[in-house]
Amino acid sequence: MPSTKVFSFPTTDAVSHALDKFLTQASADAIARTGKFTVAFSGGSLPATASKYLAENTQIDFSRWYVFFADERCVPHDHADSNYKLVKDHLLGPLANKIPEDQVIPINPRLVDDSTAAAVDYEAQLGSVFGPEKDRFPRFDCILLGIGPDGHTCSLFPGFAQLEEKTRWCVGIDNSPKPPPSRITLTMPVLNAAHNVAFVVTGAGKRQTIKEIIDQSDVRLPASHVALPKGTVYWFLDDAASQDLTLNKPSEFKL
Ligand SMILES: O=C1O[C@H](COP(=O)(O)O)[C@@H](O)[C@H](O)[C@H]1O
Repeated sequence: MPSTKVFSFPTTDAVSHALDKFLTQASADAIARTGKFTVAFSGGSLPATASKYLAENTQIDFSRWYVFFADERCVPHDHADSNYKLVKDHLLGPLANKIPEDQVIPINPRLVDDSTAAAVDYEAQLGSVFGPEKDRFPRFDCILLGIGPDGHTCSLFPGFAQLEEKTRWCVGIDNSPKPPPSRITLTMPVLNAAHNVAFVVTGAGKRQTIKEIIDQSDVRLPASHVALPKGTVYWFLDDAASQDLTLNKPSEFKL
C-alpha cells in the first residue's frame, strides 16, 4: 500500500531543519542496510532549501553518499542553468570533498548537445552503481523532488510523452516548456521504485498546485503519478504552500 506523509512548517528555514533531520535518518538507515546512501537531487529551489543545514551536518557519513540528479539541463556544468552547479554551490562545495568525487554522478558534459545520447549515457552511469539489469529499475534510497506551478516534477511535464515512459530509466527532452528546452530526466518508474521520495515545496504561488496533487490526485499533473508501492512519499511544505489542503491536512513532523 503506497504510504504518504505530509508535513508543513511555518517557514522555509524550518523546512530546511526538518529535511536535515529526515536525511540524517534516511542516510543512516540506508548505510546500515547496504553500506551506502543513493540520493538524487532536483534543481530549482530545492538544492538551497535542502542544503541549508545539511552542509554543516556532522552526524552524516557523507563518504558513503552517491549523489545523482533527478533531472538535468543539457548545459555545461558551470552554466547558470545547471542543476549540478546548484548542488555544487549549495552542498558539494561547502562539504569540501566529504563526498568522494567519483560518487557524484552528473550528466556527461561531452554530450550536452544531444539529450538522447546524454540520457543513454546517464542510464549507463546509473547502471554502474545500481547494476545494469534491464528487467528492473534502480532503487534509490531517496529522491528529492520539487514541483513547478504546472505540476511538473523532474523534467516530466504535463501532456509530454516522457511521462508515459515505462521501460527506460532516463530519457531526454528537447522541447521543455520551461527553459532551457533540452534536458534529461529520470522516468516515473524510477521515481516509483525508490525507497523514499521527498517533495520539497514552499511558497503561496504553488498552493493551488499542491491542493490539486495531494487532495485531488489530479492525474493531469505529473507529480500526482508519484506513488511508491514499496516506499513512502514525503511532502515537506511550508504553511504558505499547504494552506489550501483540506482532505490531507499536514501531520506533526515525526520520522
Ligand atoms: O526546471 C525545474 O523545475 C523544477 C521546479 O523548480 P522550482 O524552482 O519551482 O522549485 C525542479 O524541481 C526541476 O529539477 C528543475 O529542472
